Amino acid sequence: MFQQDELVPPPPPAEIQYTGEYSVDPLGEASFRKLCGQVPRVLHRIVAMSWRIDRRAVLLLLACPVVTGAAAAVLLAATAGAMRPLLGAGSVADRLYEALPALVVASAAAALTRVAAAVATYAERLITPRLTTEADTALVAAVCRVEASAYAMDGFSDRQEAAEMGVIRTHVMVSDAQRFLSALVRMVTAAGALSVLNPLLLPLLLLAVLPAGVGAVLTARVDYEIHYANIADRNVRGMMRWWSTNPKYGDEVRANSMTDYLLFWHRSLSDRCDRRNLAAAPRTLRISLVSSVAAGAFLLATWGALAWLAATGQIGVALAATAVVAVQTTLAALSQVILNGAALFHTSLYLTDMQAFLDDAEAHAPKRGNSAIDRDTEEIRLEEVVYQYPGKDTPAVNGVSLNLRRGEILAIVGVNGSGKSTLTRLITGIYLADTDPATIWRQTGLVPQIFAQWPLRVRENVTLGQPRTHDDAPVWDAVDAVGMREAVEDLPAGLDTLLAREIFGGAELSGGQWQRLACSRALYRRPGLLILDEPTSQMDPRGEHQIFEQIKAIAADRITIVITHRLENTKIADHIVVMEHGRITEQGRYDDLVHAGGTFAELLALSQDR
Ligand SMILES: Nc1ncnc2c1ncn2[C@@H]1O[C@H](COP(=O)(O)OP(=O)(O)OP(=O)(O)O)[C@@H](O)[C@H]1O
Repeated sequence: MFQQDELVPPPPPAEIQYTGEYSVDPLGEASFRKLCGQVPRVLHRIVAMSWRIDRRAVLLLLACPVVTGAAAAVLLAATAGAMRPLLGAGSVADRLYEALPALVVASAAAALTRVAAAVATYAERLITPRLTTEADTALVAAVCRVEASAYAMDGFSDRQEAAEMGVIRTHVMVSDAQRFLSALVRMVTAAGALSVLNPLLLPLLLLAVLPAGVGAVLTARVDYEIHYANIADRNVRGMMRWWSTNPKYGDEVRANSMTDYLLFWHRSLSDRCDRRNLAAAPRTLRISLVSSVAAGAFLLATWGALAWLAATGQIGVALAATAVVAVQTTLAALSQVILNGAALFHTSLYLTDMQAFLDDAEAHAPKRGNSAIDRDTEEIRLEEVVYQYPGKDTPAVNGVSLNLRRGEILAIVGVNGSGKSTLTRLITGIYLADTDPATIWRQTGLVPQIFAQWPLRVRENVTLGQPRTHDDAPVWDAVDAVGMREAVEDLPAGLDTLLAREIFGGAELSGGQWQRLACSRALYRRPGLLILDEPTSQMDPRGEHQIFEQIKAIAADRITIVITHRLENTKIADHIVVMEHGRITEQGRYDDLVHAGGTFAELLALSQDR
């Protein structure tokens, strides 16, 4: 893949050795018996999940196996009834005539089995799409609702990736459960009939399918083990795939000749996953071979026993013929029980991951108390605030005290990594507060340093989070406030234009225009607390001037915080704080700080030294 003149291949992607709290392989801890015991629990969970979606379809689904079982019993009894005359004495026509009623009943039972199977498939189709949607929505909601700090938790995204597999598995789990139940009922019926014919045949038959069952469960274990080992690589590959193929980054990828390396990266991760899969192939082959040989030997013994019983006259020819049908039916049903049981077991592993993730996400949803913040907050006071990110040795914010008053503009400046953004996150209550965060967020407007470019229409890009009215006038006010009217009017459908170049009919904005839109979103909210983190970093001087004029014009009604590296912009602030290593090291008004000879003066001098 690399050009020939590049002799040294690039280093491969880092191997992620995940050793966190959640790195325990659930299979390593569960015994074979314990795992088999999970099947009833999984069935119960599937029924409960489906019940919430469509009770009638569930009842239909549960009724079908009963019908199938009854039909199988009738079929066997009718077969036995037909065998006696068919294998008896007399002309062929007489024997057929005598067997006719039993043959009609057998045909009707067979037809009923088919109808039950068709109805079961119909019921399953009523449930599955909605079940998948429910599971998918629950997962997305869980991730969106956790405390933002949960994203920094050990292995959060890997466990999310594992949970995604549970969602994918919902596509097949209802049909697996339905097939399992129906095969189980058929098996019990046929096995009952077989025991009546001769008690010796059933244990032999059970022995014949048991190896296949053990083989199927062991294979499912191997599959899950590989899935588990591949999670981290698949997760990284998925992220890299998104970044590599996203048209937004297409220019950067091409102009910096990243394509080859990104493809190499993608290929290396895929190869790594493939190697694990390939290494498992001989194991699954061994499992299949051993279980097939054992199953074949036991099956041979079953047929041998049947032949011996017939040869020694212990059962009649008619009974022996019925026993052949019963053995075939039981065998087919048993194999289905085993195969679908293994599939359910397989599903249970992924569902357990999904449930564990959902439970964990629920535990990390904001539960901070019910006190609400009044609208039009007059003052926010911070006293010796400290915040340390998980896994970090030093606090990002370290002993900060501040008074923010309504009507005032606070500017925060400082070098990269000094804790400015973290401080604003604390203030918006994203990370800390004893208050219901929704009541805080309702009053805040935030323009983050890295903002989302939503693939929505212009209108929703402005109103997202707060669609107040069907009236476009306030939307245009917000658009005007950031100087975007002309640009929006030039778009093919004005406010209705979809801002996603990738989608047919979509349009694209420039970086600065996107940033103006992010500002208009915050202004549209008319928040009591307005936080702008480098809000004009991509704007031309005219846009920047307009935004800061706007901030000044609306400052009287709110608490405003601006983070900026362009120190000239801090002239609009009533108070400026300079942060270093998480602490406030200087503060005052612009003119004071310019002459104070500290970090502010130094940074300002550097910005003017060209
Ligand atoms: N989500 C996070 N998880 C862990 N550490 C973080 C996270 N966000 C920031 N940090 C760390 O916290 C410290 C302060 O970061 P912060 O983003 O608050 O700095 P900043 O002053 O806003 O920097 P910049 O000027 O580059 O925007 C840095 O050391 C950074 O590595």
